[in-house]
Amino acid sequence: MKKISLLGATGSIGKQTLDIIKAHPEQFKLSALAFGSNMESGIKAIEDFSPKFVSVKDKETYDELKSLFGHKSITFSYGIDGLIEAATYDEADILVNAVIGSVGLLPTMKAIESKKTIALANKETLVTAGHLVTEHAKKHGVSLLPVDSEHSAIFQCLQGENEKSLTKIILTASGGSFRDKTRSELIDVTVEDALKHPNWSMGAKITIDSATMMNKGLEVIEAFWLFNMPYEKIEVLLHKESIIHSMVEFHDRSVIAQLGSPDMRVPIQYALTYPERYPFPHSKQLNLWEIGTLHFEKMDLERYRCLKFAYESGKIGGTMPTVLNAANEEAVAAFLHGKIKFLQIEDLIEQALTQHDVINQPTLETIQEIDHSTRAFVQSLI
Ligand SMILES: NC(=O)C1=CN([C@@H]2O[C@H](COP(=O)(O)OP(=O)(O)OC[C@H]3O[C@@H](n4cnc5c(N)ncnc54)[C@H](OP(=O)(O)O)[C@@H]3O)[C@@H](O)[C@H]2O)C=CC1
Ligand SMILES: CC(=O)[C@@H](O)[C@H](O)COP(=O)(O)O
Ligand SMILES: [Mn+2]
Repeated sequence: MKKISLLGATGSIGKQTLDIIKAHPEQFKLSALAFGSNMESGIKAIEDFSPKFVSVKDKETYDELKSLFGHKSITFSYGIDGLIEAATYDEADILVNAVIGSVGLLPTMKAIESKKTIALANKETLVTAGHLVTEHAKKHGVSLLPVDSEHSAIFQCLQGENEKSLTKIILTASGGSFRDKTRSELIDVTVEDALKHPNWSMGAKITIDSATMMNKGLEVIEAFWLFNMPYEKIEVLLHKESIIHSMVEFHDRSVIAQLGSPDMRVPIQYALTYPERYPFPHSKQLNLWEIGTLHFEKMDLERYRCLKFAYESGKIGGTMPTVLNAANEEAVAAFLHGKIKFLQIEDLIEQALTQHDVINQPTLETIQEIDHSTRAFVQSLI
C-alpha cells in the first residue's frame, strides 16, 4: 500500500486525487493533507479519508478545525511550517503537490530531502526554481513524476525509449477561453468569460493562464527541466480538442503521441501507480469516430505574448523565470479580483521582466527574495 501526503486537497487536482485514492482503497491510503481555507471541502476530505495530519493556510482555519476535530487523533498545523510538515510526513511514501503557486517550492524541496517520491502538479515550483528542484531530486535519488497532462503524456511516450534518440517535444495547447478572439477583441473581456475553458474544468488561476497562454509558457519551462530538453526543441502546437495531450519526435522522425478524453484523473493515477498502469475506474473511452476531426495550428507568438515571454525567460535562465512566475501570479490574482483588465496581465509581466537584472545560478534564498521583490514591484504598478 502506498501512503500519500496531498497538498492542495480542496483544489481541482486535489479533489481528483482523492477520487483516485477512494477508487483504490487496497492500494492507497491518505496519511496527510493540506489545504488553504476552503472549510467545506476540507472537512469533507478529513471525514472521508481520516488522515493523521492536517495543515491549513492560517491560524483562524486551524482554530476552527481543532474545535471540530480536536477529539480525534489528528495532528493539526498551519502556515508554511504546516505545509512542510505535511509534505514530509513520516509515514507517507509519496507527495502529491497540488497547491497553486510558488508556495509549493519549499515543501517540495523538504519532501525531496525526506526521500518522498514527488508527484508534481504544482508547475510553478519547477518554473521558479527548476535547477534547484531537479538537482536536489538527483542528489537525493528521488523521482519527480509529472502530473500535468502534457508532461505525463511525454513521460508515457518515453517509456521504454532511449532519451538520446529524442529530437523534439511537441506540447499541445487548447488555446484557452479566447482562442477564437483577435487581440483587439480581448480588450474588454470579463473574468467570467476568461474562466470558461473549452475543454478542462480547473482552478481559477490555471484557467486564466490557459487564456493568456502563460500556462503553455510555464509548461515549456516545466518540460525543459523534467526532460532536459533545450528550448529550441520544445515546440507548442495549437490543438483545440485537447485529445492529443502531447507528442515526442525521435531521430528516425517517428512521432509518438498520447491520446485520451480530457480527464486529469488519468495522469494523476499514472503518477501514483507508476511504473504500473491500473484500470481507470471512471473510464470514458476515447472514440475518435465521435470526434471526427482533430485540428492543428502553428502557434503565433505575437497573438500569445505570454508564451513568447516564457520562451525568452527560460532561455535567459537564472532568476528570469522566477520573475516571470511571480509577476504572473500577482497579475492573474489582480485580474481575478477585478483590479486590472485581461491584457494588462501581460503588460505587467513585461514590465517586471524588463526591469529585472538577472542573477545566474540563484540560491533558494535568492529565489525567495526575487519572488518577493517582483510581487512588490507588480503590486506597486497595480
Ligand atoms: N486543475 C488542473 O486540471 C491542473 C492543474 N495543474 C497545476 O496544479 C496546481 C493546482 O491547480 P488547481 O488544482 O487547478 O488549483 P486550485 O486553485 O483548484 O487549488 C489549489 C489548492 O491549493 C490550496 N492552497 C492554496 N494556497 C495554499 C497555501 N498557502 N497553503 C495551503 N494550501 C494552499 C487551495 O486551498 P483552498 O482552496 O482551501 O484555499 C487548494 O486546495 C497548479 O500548479 C496548476 O498549475 C496542472 C495541470 C492541470
Ligand atoms: C489539464 C492540463 O494539463 C492543463 O494544464 C491544460 O493543459 C490546460 O489547457 P491549455 O493550457 O492547453 O489550454
Ligand atoms: Mn497542462
